Amino acid sequence: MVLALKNKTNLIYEPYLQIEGGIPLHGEVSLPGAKNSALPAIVAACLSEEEVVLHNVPLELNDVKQLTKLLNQAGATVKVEGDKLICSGRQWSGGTLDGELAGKIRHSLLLLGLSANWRANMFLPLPGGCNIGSRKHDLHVFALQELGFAMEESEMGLHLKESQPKKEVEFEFHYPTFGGTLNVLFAAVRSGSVVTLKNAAKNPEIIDVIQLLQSMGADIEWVEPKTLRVRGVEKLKGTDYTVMSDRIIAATIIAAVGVTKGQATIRNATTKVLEEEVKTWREAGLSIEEVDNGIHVEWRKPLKAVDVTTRAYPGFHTDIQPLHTTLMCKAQGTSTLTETILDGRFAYCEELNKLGATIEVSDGGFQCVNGAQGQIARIVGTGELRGTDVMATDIRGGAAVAVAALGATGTSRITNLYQLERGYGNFTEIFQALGASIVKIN
Ligand SMILES: CC(=O)N[C@H]1[C@@H](OP(=O)(O)OP(=O)(O)OC[C@H]2O[C@@H](n3ccc(=O)[nH]c3=O)[C@H](O)[C@@H]2O)O[C@H](CO)[C@@H](O)[C@@H]1O
Ligand SMILES: C=C(OP(=O)(O)O)C(=O)O
Repeated sequence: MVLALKNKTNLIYEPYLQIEGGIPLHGEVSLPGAKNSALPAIVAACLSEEEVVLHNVPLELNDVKQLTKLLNQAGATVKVEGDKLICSGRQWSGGTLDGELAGKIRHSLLLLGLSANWRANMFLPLPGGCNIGSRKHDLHVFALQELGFAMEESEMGLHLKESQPKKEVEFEFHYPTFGGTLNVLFAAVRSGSVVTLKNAAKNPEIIDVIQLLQSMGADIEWVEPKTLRVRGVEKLKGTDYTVMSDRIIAATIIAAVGVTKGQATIRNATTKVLEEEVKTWREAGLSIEEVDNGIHVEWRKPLKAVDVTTRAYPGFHTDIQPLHTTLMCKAQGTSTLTETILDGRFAYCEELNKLGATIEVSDGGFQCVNGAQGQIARIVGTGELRGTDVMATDIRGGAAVAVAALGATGTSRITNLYQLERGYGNFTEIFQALGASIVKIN
C-alpha cells in the first residue's frame, strides 16, 4: 500500500482527491458498466474461440487493465477497440501466470475455471483484491476437484493439472461464493458433463454473466431457486454483449446525496438490483423512486439511524456497507452494522473517525462465513463531519471516505487513490456533474 508522503508544509507527493465538502448534490448522471460484472464477463468471453464483443466495460478501471494484461500473457486475445473490448480464448495456453498481476486482483482466481475449460495446465500465484479480511479459496478448489480436475495447493499458489472432468456431478456450496460459482460455470460450460450446483450465488452480476454465456450458446438453467444446472456444450460461439451497469456506484451516489442533503437522477439504474439497500435507506428517510430508465433520490428530512447486517444476495451487500456507515454518521441516533461476510471490512472506519465520525468497531462474538471472528461497528450519528486528510483503505472504504468528505465542512484530501480507482474509473467526473467541488491532483 502506498502511504501518503507529506512534508512539513503538508504537500502530498502522490495523486490525491481534493474535496470541498458541504455542497448539496444536484443533477443527473448515468452509470458506467459494473466492475464486478465486467471482470467475470471478460474471462467468460475467453471461453470461446470466436470473437466476443463486450460493450459497456469500464475500460478505465485499474482492475480491468490488470486482468486484460494477465489474459493476454497466457495466450488469450483481449483488445480495446474504441469503447469495446474484443475477446477470444483461441490461443489460451495457461502455464505459470504473472505473480505480480495475479496478486493485484481477486478475479485472477477465475482463470482456473477458464484454463480447466481449455484443459490447460496452469499455475496461479496467490490472487489479490481488496484487503478486507481472510479471502479464502477453498470452495474454488473443492468445486474444481468435484468436477474432476486435479488441483494442488501450496503457499505459493494453486496448480491446476491436466485432467478429465466427470460425466455427471452434483454438489453444494456451504456458502454461495460469488467467485466460486463463476468458476464452476466456466469449468463446466464446455466440458461435455452435466453439473448440478446447489446453493449457487445469485447476485445480479452472476445473472448478467450467465446471460452472456447463454448468448454464446451455453446451456445453463436454474432448476431450483438456488440450484444451477450446466450441460456442457461442445463449443461456444462469438457474440455481442452489453455488461450491466454498476449498482454499487448507484449506491455510492445515493449515499452521497443523503450526506449532502441533495437530489439526483441516476440513469441506467434500477432499484430492482438494490432492493434491500433501498428498503433500508427509505426506512432511514431518503426518498428513492424508480423513474424512466433510472432512480431519483432526494434528501427530504433528517435521516434516522437504521441497523444493518450484511448477507449474501439478496441481503444487504457487503460492498455497500461502508457507504451505509457514512450515511449513518449523518443520521440521528446510534446504529449498528454487523459484517458477516468479510472479517476485515471495517478498516475505513478509522479514516471516517479522522473526519469527525464516532464509530467503534468491536468483536461481534460470531463467525463470518469464512470462519473468522466477525465484527460490529457502532455508529453514533453526530451529523457533524469535518474535512481532513484521509486515505482510501480499499475500493469501497475509499468511496465511503470520499462520500463523507462530500458531506463534511471544509477541505479533505484523499490519498492511496489506486485503491479507489480499482473500482471507480470516473469518480471525480460523476460528482463534478452533480455539482460537487472535487478535483484529482496529480
Ligand atoms: C470482483 C468481485 O466481484 N468481487 C466481489 C466478490 O468477491 P469474492 O468472489 O471474493 O466473494 P466470495 O463470495 O467468494 O467471498 C465471500 C466470503 O466467502 C469466503 N469464501 C470464499 C471463497 C472460498 O472458497 N471460501 C470462502 O470461505 C470469503 O473468504 C469471504 O469471506 O464477492 C464479494 C462478496 O459479495 C464482494 O465483496 C466482492 O466485491
Ligand atoms: C471487494 C471488491 O472487489 P475485489 O473482490 O475485486 O477485491 C469490491 O469490488 O468492493
